[in-house]
Amino acid sequence: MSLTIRLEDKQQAFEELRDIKTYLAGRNWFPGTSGNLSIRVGEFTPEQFAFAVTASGKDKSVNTPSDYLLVDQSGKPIEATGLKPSAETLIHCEIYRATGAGAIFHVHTVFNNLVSELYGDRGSVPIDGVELIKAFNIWEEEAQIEIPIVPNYAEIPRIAELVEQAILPRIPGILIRKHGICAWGANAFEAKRHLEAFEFLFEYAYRLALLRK
Ligand SMILES: CSC[C@@H](O)[C@@H](O)C(=O)COP(=O)(O)O
Ligand SMILES: [Zn+2]
Repeated sequence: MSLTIRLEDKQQAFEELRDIKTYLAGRNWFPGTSGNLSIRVGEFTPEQFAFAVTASGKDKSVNTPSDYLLVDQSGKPIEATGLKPSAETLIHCEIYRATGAGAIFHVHTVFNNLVSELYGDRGSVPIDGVELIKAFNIWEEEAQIEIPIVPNYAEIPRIAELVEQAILPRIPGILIRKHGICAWGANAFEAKRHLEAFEFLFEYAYRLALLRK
């Protein structure tokens, strides 16, 4: 299989990334240039795939002609470009490889950082019977879920290495402790729904823990 990407597929992915970036920036979910987004493009096998990803260090609240680039399954640019892929591209590579997802969104918020620390030693955030769990396509009554947490390391390959073991089949997201969340889905629409549901549940978990104190 070759990694040739059709121009129209690349353009569509870049446009979708711009739309979701603009929306998430409106929610103030990219403070201080944090966060990164990607959408998979073309054919997928766990051994070979490509995705469009945000360039590193950009102000994600601004749209410019040089915000995205295409990379392969190892995070290397597949076209000549002066842009550097997100510093966290390897985490995206690992999630795509493990899940076959179509889009991955990573944001840093105060609530995702708070709950990742609150439940960091436990290794997961427990959520019990909240209606919005259904956003993950989990329909049982009073469902109980655990949202996994991995440690945050300065070396991204060390985080990427832990991601595969930590991913839970029903849960389309993973927290990096005192860092942020990566949420994914079959496409950008689904990844956005999952990301919003996670953030709702994190605020709920944080406030509930305070009320119970
Ligand atoms: C500027 S703080 C955030 C970064 O260290 C990183 O965690 C992040 O999410 C953004 O990195 P980037 O390389 O721009 O994709
Ligand atoms: Zn980050």
